Amino acid sequence: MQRRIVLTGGGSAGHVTANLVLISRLLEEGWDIHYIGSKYGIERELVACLKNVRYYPISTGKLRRYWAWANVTDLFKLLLGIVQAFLLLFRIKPGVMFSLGGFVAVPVVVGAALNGVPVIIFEPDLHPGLANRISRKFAQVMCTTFNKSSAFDRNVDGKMVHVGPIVREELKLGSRARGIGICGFNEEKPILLIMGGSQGAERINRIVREALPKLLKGYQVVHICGIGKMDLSFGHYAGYRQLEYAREELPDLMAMADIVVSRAGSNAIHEWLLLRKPMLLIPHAIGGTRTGQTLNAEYFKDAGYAEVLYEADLTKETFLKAVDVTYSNQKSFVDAMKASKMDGAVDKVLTLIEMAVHKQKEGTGG
Ligand SMILES: CC(=O)N[C@H]1[C@@H](OP(=O)(O)OP(=O)(O)OC[C@H]2O[C@@H](n3ccc(=O)[nH]c3=O)[C@H](O)[C@@H]2O)O[C@H](CO)[C@@H](O)[C@@H]1O
Repeated sequence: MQRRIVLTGGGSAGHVTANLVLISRLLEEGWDIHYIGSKYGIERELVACLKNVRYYPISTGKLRRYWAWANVTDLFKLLLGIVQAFLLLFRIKPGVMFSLGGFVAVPVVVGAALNGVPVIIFEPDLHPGLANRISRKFAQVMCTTFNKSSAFDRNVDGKMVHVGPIVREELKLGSRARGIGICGFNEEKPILLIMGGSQGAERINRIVREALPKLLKGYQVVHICGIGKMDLSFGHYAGYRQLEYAREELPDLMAMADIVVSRAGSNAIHEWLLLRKPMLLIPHAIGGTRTGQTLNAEYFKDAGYAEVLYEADLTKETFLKAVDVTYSNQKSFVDAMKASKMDGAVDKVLTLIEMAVHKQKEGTGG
């Protein structure tokens, strides 16, 4: 009989990307795949178009750690999501459920656990997000990307299994020459790629634009600004190219870059690591406080892969200086990255999935 799995995860590309990699392997191995996501999140756009994967939208509410009136309505949306997920899982009857986190994942994880479906969760960041901290209580296993736990998160429940990063291998197929062609650049100056996370980053965009006249003296710059965040008044600068969001051209743009400036989302930084790109990381900060991205960035800095510039210190001057420091030290970053091992995560996750299904069958005498 065909093995059946339900996947979830969404809210931002970071909570979907690894699922796309996993889905292609699961399809190769003949699994029947069902995806539960939100009605309007990016996961719907990224997953609903896939052949042989059924997508089910449910109601979802945002989880906040502060008071807001929206918490009240979101609580009802969350409860409705749990009921919808419970009924869907009851009907689909998967052998296992796999979650990548994000707001939509919580009702699906709870719905699976209420149906007695084994749950495996995957944590992209060094320090688990709120959705995964809740989901972990209902899960049998939490796969981790980083090979250590954050100082706030020891493996007290014994559920953590280190698998490593799940990264899109096809990103390696990019071509520098094609990237240069797309952007209309040349080989005269080094090329800097700026990517502010899957939704762009207003603060980085602003500083880049302030620094642009000086920056362009030393570099050609391709700037992925985020949907609706391009500023066409900068269109006349030679050697500067803006994009809202990169899709099929992303591998070529990545291959073309000599160095990158990036947020410290887990998928993005592991993609730079895979491609051995010296990186200047500017971790996302909420009101100047440290976030999960700060911990990711500091881990990469300690490993010798990256330079870090904190948002609290971000000005035109510090930005220009940090770009130059990253460019001048590129050899030491590349040497450190060459020593990193990145393969095997998908195989390890698949083994855990098979083991969960097997254990469940044994437990039910199936
Ligand atoms: C603000 C916030 O909460 N961000 C979180 C979110 O980040 P975010 O959604 O930005 O996720 P990541 O940086 O991890 O991944 C972004 C993904 O989008 C892709 N991409 C990006 C831009 C583009 O134009 N085209 C494109 O394909 C990247 O190649 C990458 O695969 O999820 C990550 C994974 O849990 C977390 O580490 C981040 O902290």
